[in-house]
Amino acid sequence: MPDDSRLRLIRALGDTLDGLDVALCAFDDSDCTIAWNRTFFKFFPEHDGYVHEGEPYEANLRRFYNQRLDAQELPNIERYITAGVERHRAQTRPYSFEHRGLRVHVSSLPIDGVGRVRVWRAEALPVQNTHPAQAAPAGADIHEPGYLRSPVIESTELFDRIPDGLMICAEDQRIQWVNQPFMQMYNLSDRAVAAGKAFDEVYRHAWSVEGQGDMAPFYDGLSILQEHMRFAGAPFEVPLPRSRWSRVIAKQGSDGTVFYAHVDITEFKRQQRLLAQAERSARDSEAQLREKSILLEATLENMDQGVAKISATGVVELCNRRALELLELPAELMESKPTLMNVLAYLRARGEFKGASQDIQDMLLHSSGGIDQQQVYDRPRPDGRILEVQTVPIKGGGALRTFTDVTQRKQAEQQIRHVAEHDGLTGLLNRTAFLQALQAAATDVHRLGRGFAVLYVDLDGFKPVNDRYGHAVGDQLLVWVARQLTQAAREDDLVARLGGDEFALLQRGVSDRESAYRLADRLVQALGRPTQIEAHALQIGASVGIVLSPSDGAEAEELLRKADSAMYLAKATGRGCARIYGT
Ligand SMILES: Nc1nc2c(ncn2[C@@H]2O[C@H](COP(=O)(O)OP(=O)(O)OP(=O)(O)O)[C@@H](O)[C@H]2O)c(=O)[nH]1
Repeated sequence: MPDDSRLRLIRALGDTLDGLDVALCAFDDSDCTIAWNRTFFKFFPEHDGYVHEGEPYEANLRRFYNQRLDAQELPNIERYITAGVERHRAQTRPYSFEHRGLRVHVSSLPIDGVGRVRVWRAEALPVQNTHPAQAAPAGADIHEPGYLRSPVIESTELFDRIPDGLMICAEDQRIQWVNQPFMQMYNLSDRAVAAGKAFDEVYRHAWSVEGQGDMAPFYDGLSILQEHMRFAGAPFEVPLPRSRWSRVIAKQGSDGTVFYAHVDITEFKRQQRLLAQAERSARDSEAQLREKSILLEATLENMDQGVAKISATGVVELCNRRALELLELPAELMESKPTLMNVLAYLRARGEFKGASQDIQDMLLHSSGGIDQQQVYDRPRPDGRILEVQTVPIKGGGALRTFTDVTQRKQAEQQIRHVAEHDGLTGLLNRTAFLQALQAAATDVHRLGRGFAVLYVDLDGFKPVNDRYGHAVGDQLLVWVARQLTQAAREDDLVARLGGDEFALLQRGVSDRESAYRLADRLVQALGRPTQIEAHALQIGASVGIVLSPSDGAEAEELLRKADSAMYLAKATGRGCARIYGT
């Protein structure tokens, strides 16, 4: 037994064929009856009331022959039945026979999943008699001669109700009849307009009524239509006005009649177009993506910055050529997609972080790559270069790390800072830098619990050197003074040239005046010693003013001013000596 959906299909086919006065009886693979239509009983009234589901074909034939054979022939019935069953199973070609005064044409079609469907129709009559208008009126007696003279349609109502267009053509391809949906599809106001015409004429008519603007689809459609109607046959698809489309499917009738179904596939075509567009744009964006990724890869490989991508699980997924160079990482290690922990362990074992601050070392020790905000730090490398390491979190986890060689930039910054903070002639701190250092020391006094002294040094008798030997000699003498001061000071003391022939010294860790005075006295002695510059024997002197912090103040400017005034007192009391502020 075929499945339910196939059975339903066969029954629907039977109903449709009823509309065409075609009888149907279907049998399963074991030749048992499974479906039949009303027309079947019109042709074979002997079965009416007897045929039933599951009835073997043999029983059907027996009834048929019982009705047909005369007394003389009846003894041969078993032979006829056996031959009939054989025929039924193997039948490939239609044949005709007379039955109850009619000439009937029978075809037997094997159908997959069903079995075999037999269809009978009365022999075709000349074309002019097949127009539905000439069909016999409904309810006419089937035994009346001429009733089945219309093989086409008894009632058009059924075909007007189906959603697809239907066009019935005679053997010469002239249209005999069209249904209502066909008329709508091809803009026909009257069925009679199509009768006797070829399909291409109807197609031209449809475009002449509605087609506007771009007529290219019409010419395309016309050539498709003509090609298929003349040579290739259906199915084919033609464009209609207002961007509609029709798919034409043909079904050959046994008498040369051809049934054409015209299915509106506008929506299907629209979907197809959208799909093609989507595919095209997907292809385009795929190509764009591919291009972008090639570009990105080339950029990554050729950029001056090292780049590494760390996944959410801490794996170094990407590491460009420059990163390998800057960190001197072996390519094989990075190709193995190691974790960041592994890479850091490798670098640590190689002594990479020895010069880095404790903060950086601690951070690297605990880094698995996961961060929630941007991080930047400078990492000194064992070879003296400095890398700026910047890490930015990636949406969805993981991080992107860049390595920039900032050695030159740092050196330039260092130079600028040095120039800004030092005296160009002697290389000592300048006044601004000294005041800053002084302020920092004053602020630290309480924290460290240690005071300091400031010694203000002004040369005695420097001007005459300039006047007598010139500025160049004076300059060299100033450099000599700077050296004397630096030698007299301790390593963590600061020496500065405040301007002209004025110098200052910050003496750290001093709480008593005597210590400061001793240093001042040493300076006076050192600077009072004769020296030789460019074969000139020179001798100058120095006057020194001393202040102590915190006892004399905690502000840099104030301390310097007080030291300056102490120095003036020293000058006033005969030069070549030191005076402590307030004494
Ligand atoms: N060669 C040289 N001379 C400088 C420089 N800056 C300032 N001077 C000179 O240093 C001298 C400072 O003047 P004074 O302080 O009167 O010189 P002094 O002879 O030591 O006088 P007293 O301080 O009163 O003992 C001036 O002649 C300035 O022109 C410098 O960079 N190079």
